[in-house]
Amino acid sequence: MSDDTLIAVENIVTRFGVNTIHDGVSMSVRRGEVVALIGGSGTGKSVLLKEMIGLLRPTAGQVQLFGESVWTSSEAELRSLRQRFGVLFQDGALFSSINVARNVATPLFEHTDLAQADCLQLAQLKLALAGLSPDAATKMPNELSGGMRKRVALARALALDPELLFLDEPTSGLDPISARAFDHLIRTLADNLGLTVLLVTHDLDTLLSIIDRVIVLSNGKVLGSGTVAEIKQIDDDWLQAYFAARANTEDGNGK
Ligand SMILES: Nc1ncnc2c1ncn2[C@@H]1O[C@H](COP(=O)(O)OP(=O)(O)OP(=O)(O)O)[C@@H](O)[C@H]1O
Repeated sequence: MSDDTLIAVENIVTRFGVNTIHDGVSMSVRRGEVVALIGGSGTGKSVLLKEMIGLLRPTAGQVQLFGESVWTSSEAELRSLRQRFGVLFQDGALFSSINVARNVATPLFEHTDLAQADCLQLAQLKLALAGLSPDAATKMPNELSGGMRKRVALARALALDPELLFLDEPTSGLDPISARAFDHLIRTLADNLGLTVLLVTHDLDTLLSIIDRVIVLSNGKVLGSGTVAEIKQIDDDWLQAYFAARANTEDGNGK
């Protein structure tokens, strides 16, 4: 593994009972890349993401983050590894009973020795980084729009200044304007903070606007990897239908 490989997935096999979801998945992401993982519904994108971040143990295979093996690490090693990456789950997963600032500060409360007031101050900075105004800090999650909730979750994922960010369907549930604004934010953060990003998405606009490389999962394996233009050339029914659906929308009901 070269020094600038931040994510290395080797020969992952995942079985749930008799169902084989992954049958030897290997892929890697280099420092500074913004990479999308795509594939049909049920191809195991979210499961693979959970395996990468140490939440779900694969049946076989290895995951290395920053050169450290996720699945042979001790709980203490995994805990320190977890401080080097941020995760944004599909639903944002905010704590509903505490305000926005406390939500964002939670990783700082848990992983640092900073005083509470300092954690809350840092949370304000992260909220600004995620494009939220200071008055959002005292709001409760249920007072926010879907787009704002995503930004709070992003601010929380950035709380510990991670080098690597995992995002599961970051634009799902957002209207097109908020979705594009969120895409833009992710790219800006990647460019300005040097973040490496791996995201799971169905959103073709995201692929076309902010992604350096796409990895396609199909039938339990990596079907291909490359720029959007490169993967468009792959002869695969699902991929062709995926791109055709977009072309149809742009042409106006496919005419
Ligand atoms: N804990 C689990 N136990 C059993 N089966 C599971 C579990 N988690 C996921 N699966 C199954 O694994 C398959 C892959 O799920 P996953 O959520 O990774 O798909 P996905 O590619 O992210 O799909 P989508 O694009 O629809 O979100 C599905 O068939 C799902 O039902």
